[in-house]
Amino acid sequence: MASSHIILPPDDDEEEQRRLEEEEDEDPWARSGPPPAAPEHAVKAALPFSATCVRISRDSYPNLRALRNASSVSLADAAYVKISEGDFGYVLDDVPHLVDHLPDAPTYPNPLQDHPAYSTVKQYFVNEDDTVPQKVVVQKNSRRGVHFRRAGPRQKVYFESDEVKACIVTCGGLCPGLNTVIRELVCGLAHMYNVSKIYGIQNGYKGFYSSNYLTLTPKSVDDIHKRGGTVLGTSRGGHDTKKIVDNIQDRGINQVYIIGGDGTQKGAYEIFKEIRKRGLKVSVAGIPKTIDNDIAIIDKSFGFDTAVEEAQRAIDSAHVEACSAENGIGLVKLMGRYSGFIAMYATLASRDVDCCLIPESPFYMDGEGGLLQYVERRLKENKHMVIVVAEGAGQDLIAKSLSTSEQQDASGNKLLLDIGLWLTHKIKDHFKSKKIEMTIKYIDPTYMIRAIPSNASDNVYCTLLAHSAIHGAMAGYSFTVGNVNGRHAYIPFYRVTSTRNKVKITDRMWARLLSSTNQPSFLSQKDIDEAKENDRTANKPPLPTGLSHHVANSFDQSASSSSNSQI
Ligand SMILES: Nc1ncnc2c1ncn2[C@@H]1O[C@H](COP(=O)(O)OP(=O)(O)O)[C@@H](O)[C@H]1O
Ligand SMILES: O=P(O)(O)OC[C@H]1O[C@](O)(COP(=O)(O)O)[C@@H](O)[C@@H]1O
Ligand SMILES: [Mg+2]
Repeated sequence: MASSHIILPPDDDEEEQRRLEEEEDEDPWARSGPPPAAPEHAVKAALPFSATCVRISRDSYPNLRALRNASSVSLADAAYVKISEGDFGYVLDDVPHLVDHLPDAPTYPNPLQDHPAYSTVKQYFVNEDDTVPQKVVVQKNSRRGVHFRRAGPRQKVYFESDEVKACIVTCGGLCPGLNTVIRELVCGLAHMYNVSKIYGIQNGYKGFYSSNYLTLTPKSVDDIHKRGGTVLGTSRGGHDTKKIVDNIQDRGINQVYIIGGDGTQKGAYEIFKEIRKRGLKVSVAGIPKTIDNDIAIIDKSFGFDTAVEEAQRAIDSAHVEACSAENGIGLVKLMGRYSGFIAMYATLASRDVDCCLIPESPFYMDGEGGLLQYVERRLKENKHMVIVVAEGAGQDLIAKSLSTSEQQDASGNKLLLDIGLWLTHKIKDHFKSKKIEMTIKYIDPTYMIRAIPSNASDNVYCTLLAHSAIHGAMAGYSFTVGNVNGRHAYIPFYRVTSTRNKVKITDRMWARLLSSTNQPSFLSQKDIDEAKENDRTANKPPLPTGLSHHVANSFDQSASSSSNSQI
């Protein structure tokens, strides 16, 4: 029989609170203490198995602080973690549900069962117990490991069609496919669930409280997928949880669809927590958007394929320019603030690239084995070369040489210095000092790539993501939706926001790249050791305390294969 562990914070205890405050006076988390937890009966009702809730003992409560330090799960997060255990090391990392705080919420038959388009589908509704494994490569004796709830339509929904008031918001930078997701959310809600009250929030999070809501209909969004950008507008900054939820509450919104990257999903989590604190009947559905493919757990983000494809055009141009000059160098900068996936995949796809530089792999310019020596060698051998650099690469080198101070955008993201321009000057200066003739052409297609409409495969992906988000929200869940090992799943917010997906330079994919470009790795033994150590720790998923040894083990084991970098 499967069993479950729900992590509940301890009962209120003034003395305990005082002790914590004294211990960690500077820690706002310690001061605020745990949020109200779902009552046990509500949590049990939401679980697929017969569950036992575990209230964390007073003794283990202080350990949560250590846990938070060690694994980035806050005590507040631990209160929302829903872990169920099954046989053979099976662990379900479940998403929150309306009944967690509204145990008597009524259910209704899913209107899809009468929909003519779906009536011929043999098994249209997903089984309530279906889950998707995080780890698919297993050994004979492996534990079954961490699973996520499978996305898809349920037999029962928690909203009647005419009760639904949905809103959609897009936040952060642009990405191909945003309009497709908006379109399919509107059309899916209208056509699958007969929802007619759908609103667009303008210009990101701040639009919740500072602009009029737009009315969206299938007609008004009919052809928006053919355009780049987002018809709703987007922005950075402006996340004021209280004001946002005040507006959701005042306007009677009960389904919130939030499209955005890691920062946006963190915001979605804050909104969800405030909604739950206020006891509102509202589902929050996050749809991860990131052209950089830096969101953890999911296989790939929408728009990524389009970006890689469009990058080919810039690389082709760089190659033509380089080949047409004596000692010609074509240098292309691609997006990738912290993760070099676009650069890596664009390089692997092109085969014309001689050197690819990404944020995850440190490099150096001068001396034996440095970039300048490699460029010189390549020009001697080939008379031309193409370099692809991700925008976040080599930032330490520029900062050192320009001694600039770090600046941030409205969302708190680090503002990057232009590595492409800096490399161009460095390479030019080097050859000038050696009196060697050369030409370098620097191409920066970053915003052009970001602004185009999504390609065919991304369009289909966006459609499926939107549908999965709708089914989950109608079924009363709050989650980030994503593809995990090819199947759509509902992933807890804390999971996707606590780590970032990065290229693992110790994986075979990066080795493939090095062997295809023939570039040196530029890594010292120290860099390699550090990368291995980072792999061991960085992708370790947050580990809530109060878990049995058995569950904790499953988390640990899934950590070693949790990166989606090796596609
Ligand atoms: N830690 C956070 N908590 C709440 N909101 C956040 C957080 N980080 C970012 N946001 C909000 O999310 C939105 C988008 O974030 P940003 O980092 O610019 O883009 P992305 O979501 O693409 O990463 C912004 O409106 C920002 O205020
Ligand atoms: O100029 P902007 O709009 O701040 O965007 C630049 C950033 O946006 C991105 O394209 C995507 O970042 P987000 O996912 O945070 O929106 C980054 O690669 C890039 O650094
Ligand atoms: Mg981001």
